[in-house]
Amino acid sequence: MSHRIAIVISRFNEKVTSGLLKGAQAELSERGAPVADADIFEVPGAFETPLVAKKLALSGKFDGVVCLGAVIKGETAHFEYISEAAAHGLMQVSLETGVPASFGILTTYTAEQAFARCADDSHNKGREAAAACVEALAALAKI
Ligand SMILES: Nc1c(NC[C@H](O)[C@H](O)[C@H](O)CO)[nH]c(=O)[nH]c1=O
Ligand SMILES: CC(=O)[C@@H](O)COP(=O)(O)O
Repeated sequence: MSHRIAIVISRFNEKVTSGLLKGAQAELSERGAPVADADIFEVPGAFETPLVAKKLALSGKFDGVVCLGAVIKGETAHFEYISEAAAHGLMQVSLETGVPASFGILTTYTAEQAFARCADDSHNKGREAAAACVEALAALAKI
């Protein structure tokens, strides 16, 4: 069954998130759910992903939302607050709307860790988030 999936992508750390996007798009195409450019929505940072994901989930136009971002620790506690807000916010979107909003937001301590998770290989977390969205839809369809 083909699903209509939207992607929400953060521009912050764009060199990393662009790799996540490529992984997610490849995974969704391989699973028969290719994403049109018009269904890719950019936000400034991970903190903004839940708001746009919820609007998409409530629109009735999409079966699932894949959310991509990269939060990389800096000098302050900002990393913790953004990471938790994005994780909690996206979980709330899924639970409140019934539309899976998968968590493809890297939360790494170093840039090296982030780049190791956005390359064109099996470690790509964009692929993982895309797969999780499709597989959550399959589970929901059985209920
Ligand atoms: N430092 C990172 C951010 N910061 C920006 C926030 O996500 C948000 O856009 C801002 O606080 C305004 O509301 N975002 C990331 O995605 N990754 C980071 O490493
Ligand atoms: C995670 C972030 O907010 C990133 O911009 C690092 O910021 P800071 O060095 O101010 O903690």
